[in-house]
Amino acid sequence: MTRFSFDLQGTDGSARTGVIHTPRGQIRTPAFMPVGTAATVKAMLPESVEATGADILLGNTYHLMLRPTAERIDRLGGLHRFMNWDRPILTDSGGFQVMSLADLRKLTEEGVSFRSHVDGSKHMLTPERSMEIQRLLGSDIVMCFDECPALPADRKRIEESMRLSMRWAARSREAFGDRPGHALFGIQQGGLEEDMREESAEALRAIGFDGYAIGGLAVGEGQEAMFRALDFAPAQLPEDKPRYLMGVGKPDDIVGAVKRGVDMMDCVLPSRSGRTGQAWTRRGQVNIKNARHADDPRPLDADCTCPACRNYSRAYLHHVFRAQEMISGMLLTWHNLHYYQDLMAGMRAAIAENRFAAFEAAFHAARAEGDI
Ligand SMILES: CC1(C)O[C@H]2[C@@H](O1)[C@@]1(COC(C)(C)O1)O[C@@H]2CNc1nc2cc3nc(N)[nH]c(=O)c3cc2[nH]1
Ligand SMILES: [Zn+2]
Repeated sequence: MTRFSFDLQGTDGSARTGVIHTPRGQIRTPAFMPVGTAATVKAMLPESVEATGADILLGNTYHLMLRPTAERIDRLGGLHRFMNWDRPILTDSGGFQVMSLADLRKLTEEGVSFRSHVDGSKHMLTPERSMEIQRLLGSDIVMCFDECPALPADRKRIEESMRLSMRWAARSREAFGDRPGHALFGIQQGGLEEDMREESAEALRAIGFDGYAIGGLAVGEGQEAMFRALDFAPAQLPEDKPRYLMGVGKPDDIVGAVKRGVDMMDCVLPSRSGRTGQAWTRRGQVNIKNARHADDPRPLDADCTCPACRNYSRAYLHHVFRAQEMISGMLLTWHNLHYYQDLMAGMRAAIAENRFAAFEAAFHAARAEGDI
């Protein structure tokens, strides 16, 4: 049985490339994880997600515990069987989603009680319950149960929240137990404060995890503040384990994060924006609903090999978006996820060949401002 391991294969400045080995397959890093919140990457078949080059996708404890419940998914053979994805799955632990989506939340040392945003039913999440749910789902990479404070927040709030999350990290580790082939990732907190993130990193290192996430960011602080935190946070975490930046981001966020030593990321942006007519291309953003595309016979991105760019014109994509046809979300989501994976593959190769700086310069030079 392949156990979980990280093979760091190359570095270029702070940027790194490698492979995470899991029993369900390898994850090439830097890696981007499409978000499959409710056991589906919206508007995509699993085989389409695989075709984009994704090695791993993300699921959510919060959504799946409410509907259809983790117990039902377990009875049906686990999340991989349920959603027909046999490669690695990472599941977020629920705390962040409770704070951003649920109603009537009550936070105590024990955990968080809340009412479902689906049907108003009452629920409680604790480190122990989150570990049980993620075990029932069968996810390959389990996230600690943590609390992510909304920014801006004062230092006292950040400090109290981070220390609660570190106590919950210890409880998560204890409840996770010894599960060969499954990984548990700790989540660093501490807002934008270097000293608090150092304290958090030390606390997590003392407990010991298979990987370390940088939490508490991409919560509205903006790219400049996020990059300032990423100028120190990745290096505070163990060098021989994967570093996962949660919830990021736009293509230029991702390039900047990889440059600063991040190995894994996830974001709803490419799939969510695909459904709203927003395409991300090598030359910048295309808002397909814009009338300028109505007669344009050219593809979204002439350099892209995805089905949308190979077989359809901007005029067609404009038409089906305006007509609110389902194929619009399908094609734009596929394109966006393909573009994101293409960007990751380009960075992996650039790091391996020690030319990341040139890759980054070309990335920015190719991008026109505004809508193209
Ligand atoms: C709620 C939803 C769908 O998730 C997206 C998106 O909205 C939104 C809402 O506001 C913007 C910033 C624009 O992006 O924030 C999400 C992307 N940022 C993010 N995801 C995270 C997930 C996390 N999970 C855990 N367990 N712990 C964390 O600290 C954590 C931090 C995170 N930061
Ligand atoms: Zn394309």
